[in-house]
Amino acid sequence: MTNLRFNAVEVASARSAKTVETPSNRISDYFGEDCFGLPQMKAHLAPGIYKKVESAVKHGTKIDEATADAVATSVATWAISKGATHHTHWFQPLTGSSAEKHDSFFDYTKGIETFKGSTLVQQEPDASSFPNGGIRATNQARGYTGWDPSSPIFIVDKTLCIPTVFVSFTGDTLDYKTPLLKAQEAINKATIDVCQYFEEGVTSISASLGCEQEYFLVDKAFYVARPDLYITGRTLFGAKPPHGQQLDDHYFGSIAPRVNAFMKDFEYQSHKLGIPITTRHNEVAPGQFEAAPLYEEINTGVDHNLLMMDIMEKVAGEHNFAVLLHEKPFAGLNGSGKHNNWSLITNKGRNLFDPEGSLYFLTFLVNSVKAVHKYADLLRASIASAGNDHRLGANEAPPAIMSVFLGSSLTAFLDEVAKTGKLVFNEGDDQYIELGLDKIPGLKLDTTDRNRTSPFAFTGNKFEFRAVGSTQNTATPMTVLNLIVAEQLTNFKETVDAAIAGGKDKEAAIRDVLVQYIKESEAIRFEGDGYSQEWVEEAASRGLSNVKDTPRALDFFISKEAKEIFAKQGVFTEREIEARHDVWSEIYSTKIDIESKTMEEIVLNKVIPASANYVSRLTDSAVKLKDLGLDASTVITTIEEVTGFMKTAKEGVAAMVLERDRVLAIDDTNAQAVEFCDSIKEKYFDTIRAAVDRLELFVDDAEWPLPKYSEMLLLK
Ligand SMILES: NC(=O)CC[C@H](N)C(=O)O
Repeated sequence: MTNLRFNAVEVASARSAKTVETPSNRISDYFGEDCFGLPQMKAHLAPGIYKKVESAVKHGTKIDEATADAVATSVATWAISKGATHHTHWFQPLTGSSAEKHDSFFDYTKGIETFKGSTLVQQEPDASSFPNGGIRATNQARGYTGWDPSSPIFIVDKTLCIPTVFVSFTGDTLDYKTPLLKAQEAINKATIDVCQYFEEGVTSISASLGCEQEYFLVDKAFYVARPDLYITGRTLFGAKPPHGQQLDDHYFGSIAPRVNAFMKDFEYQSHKLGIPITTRHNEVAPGQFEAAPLYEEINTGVDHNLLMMDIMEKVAGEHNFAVLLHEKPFAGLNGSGKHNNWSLITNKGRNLFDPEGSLYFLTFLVNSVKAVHKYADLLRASIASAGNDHRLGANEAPPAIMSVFLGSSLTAFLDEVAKTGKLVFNEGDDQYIELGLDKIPGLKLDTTDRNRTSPFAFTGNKFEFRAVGSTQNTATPMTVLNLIVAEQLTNFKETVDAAIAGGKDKEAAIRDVLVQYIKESEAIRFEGDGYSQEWVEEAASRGLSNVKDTPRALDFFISKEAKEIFAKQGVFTEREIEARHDVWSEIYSTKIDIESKTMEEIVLNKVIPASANYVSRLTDSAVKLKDLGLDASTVITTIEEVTGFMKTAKEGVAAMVLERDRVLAIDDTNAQAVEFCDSIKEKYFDTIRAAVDRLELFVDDAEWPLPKYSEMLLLK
């Protein structure tokens, strides 16, 4: 086993960057060539057919059979001409990844390639084999996937992929996309209604999303030598490296050639699919990186993020890397987030969070802040996962307490409104930082600073939901965010309309309601250090929740209040959200169970044998020293220390295994998740790890079986 580690060091340090060729240096030459969205349909379809698809996308009208057949023929002709041999519905079950089942275009009864409209529109995967929270029993297997024409069709590896929703025979949603589409409808309607106060002609809204994706890369040779990495996605053990991120020397540093080649390659594959990645850089921790796209319409943005993660994993393999999308692959180092940049844009092109047109802008800003205040717990639930529990609250990731950061100017303004009860605008001049250097013009100040400890930060013309975890399908946080803002805007409209009906002037009515909201939601606004103990205490005194673990956070999904707004806005039925709560609790338990079993295996099969070998050599040496009449005390103390750590690790594992058997026998899904959290993870993981990490420092380096942090992170 020891060899595996040293082979890995040898293999990894000898590798060089792979050459990556793109057909052109201009991305515009191949951007989107493997996708078939609305612009491509416009070019390929008869105008009448295209109009019907466009209307389905924009207004949700039904696509008739003849239209579906025409689209199917056109998309199949395009795909086959590009070498595609198979087609699949591409959907997002509650597993967290995408799902696909490839069927060939070839119809052997006819001897030709065919693709029917009915196959484009609908297919029937087995619903009982996907997580469904008890909605479908094995004997009630029927589930349907249905084409989502609003997200572009694409080709990956000679397979035509059709983005679809996934529902059960009874019509219950079984995927991540359907609730997002429903929340989108809710936010569209609520936003359009409110826009009417300010301008005419707003007939549709696009919620937009740009996901910054953080990730780690490790050489494949190290990855296969670490069962914890390939089984759980994170290191369950690993002593702190002497050089971690203390020198801040990785962030924005020059990108290593092998990594750069990987980035070029996966960006090329993504660009062909129309995924607008624009930014790449080294992140804070050694071995950590980021890719960020330009914003897109939210449903496409979510699909593209999911697809991008899949591409990253595939392309990494070709470069002899493993990409780690886990929120905290390495303890003590920066974790990985998926910062969701979210905004609302009207059909007339106005970004509703652009601070122009003061009252218009302020209406959407204040309503968003109010929504986060009122439904903070639901937002917290939307980002809950076993992986994110490790990340939240450290290393530039936000804490588990939800709050909103607005920046000093807006904060001063809202504070003043709250204090005086009056909403008056003083248009300020642009602000500049005067550098006092003749050759460099003054730097223009943004309207907001950045606060990396904030879970929900206003960044000048959008909000950045920073608490989302890097592995997550971001449809859930985006569903919740759009839903709560929709609900808030609906209430706002009702209140303002009532005041107008009561004889109040429209603008005065809007101002009055906003003043009231600004006062009511003061508690959620926080500009300071989200990690400080003072904030924990202050947040508690402000009545904000601080729920640190997933099983308890998930409970917010099934609160009375949550169920009411899910139902009111048509996003989840009570049965659907109960089912999801079960699925997510079970996923949590399963993850902790797998981690605990992996720990057990590594301790028993690797750590104890390696340590015992070392002890045996030490013992020989002590005997020899004594035989020669020399001082053996240093060796003997080492033996005592090593065997002491071995004992802690071994006994910890034995106790954990017993406890695990008890927890595994618990019937109630949520009670079991709580027990996995408290009685397995919290009670044993850290103690066992601490002992093993000490052994890593003590045991002869030549015998230690697991690649060390420094090797995995610092070798390029
Ligand atoms: N530079 C950054 O933005 C760090 C963010 C941090 N990695 C997170 O987990 O969110």
